[in-house]
Amino acid sequence: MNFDGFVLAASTADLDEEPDARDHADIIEFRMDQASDPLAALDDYDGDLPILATNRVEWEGGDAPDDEDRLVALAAATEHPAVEAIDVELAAIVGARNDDALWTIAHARERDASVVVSIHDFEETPAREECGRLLDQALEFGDVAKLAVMAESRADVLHLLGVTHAKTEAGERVATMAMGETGRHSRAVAPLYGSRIGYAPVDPERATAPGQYDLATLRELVDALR
Ligand SMILES: O=C1C[C@@](O)(C(=O)O)C[C@@H](O)[C@@H]1O
Repeated sequence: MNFDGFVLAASTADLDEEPDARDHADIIEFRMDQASDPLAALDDYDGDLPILATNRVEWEGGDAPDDEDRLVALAAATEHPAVEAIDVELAAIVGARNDDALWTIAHARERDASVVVSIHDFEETPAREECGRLLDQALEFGDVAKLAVMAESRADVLHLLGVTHAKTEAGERVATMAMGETGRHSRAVAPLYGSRIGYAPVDPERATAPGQYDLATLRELVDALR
């Protein structure tokens, strides 16, 4: 998966849901951190959609404890042919376990899996310059830099879209979204400004972030605005 164009990711912890996502999504975001035996589920996977594997750590909104096993499991996921991309948090790459995170990225690249380097701010939208700086830092390590922020105002969304547009014009691959109700429309609009990935839950009852649309709705909105 090269993320040359917009990719709609259907998020789930249950790969058996793939048939429900097939009509609308381009890829499955497999939330390994929310699955009971994620590597066994990958072994059994026989769906059509490729997989973006995410094993989100606790301090970045996920369920996975911050131990070495988390990144080892993520690296092991790239050994499955359906796994075409992984998500690694920028904070892990520059944090205490940076060796493990860099090793995981190297392992993914050896298997031709793309790397999404992600940043989440569940509290606020950082200033525009800071959003740009974070994306630049993530681009040093990933094929796509992803920034999900909490929007408190329409102005927050505007500056996130502005950064998205500027990075895209500069030839960079970024994915951006504003979380929460105020920022919800960004999920439909950011692709127009170059955002390469959108996320929606396969099961609308199990959103993986605040403000997500259901999968069919996000597909319809993105296609209608294209
Ligand atoms: O990082 C992201 C983006 C996301 O947080 C969102 O806001 O849609 C949803 C997560 O499942 C995914 O891993």
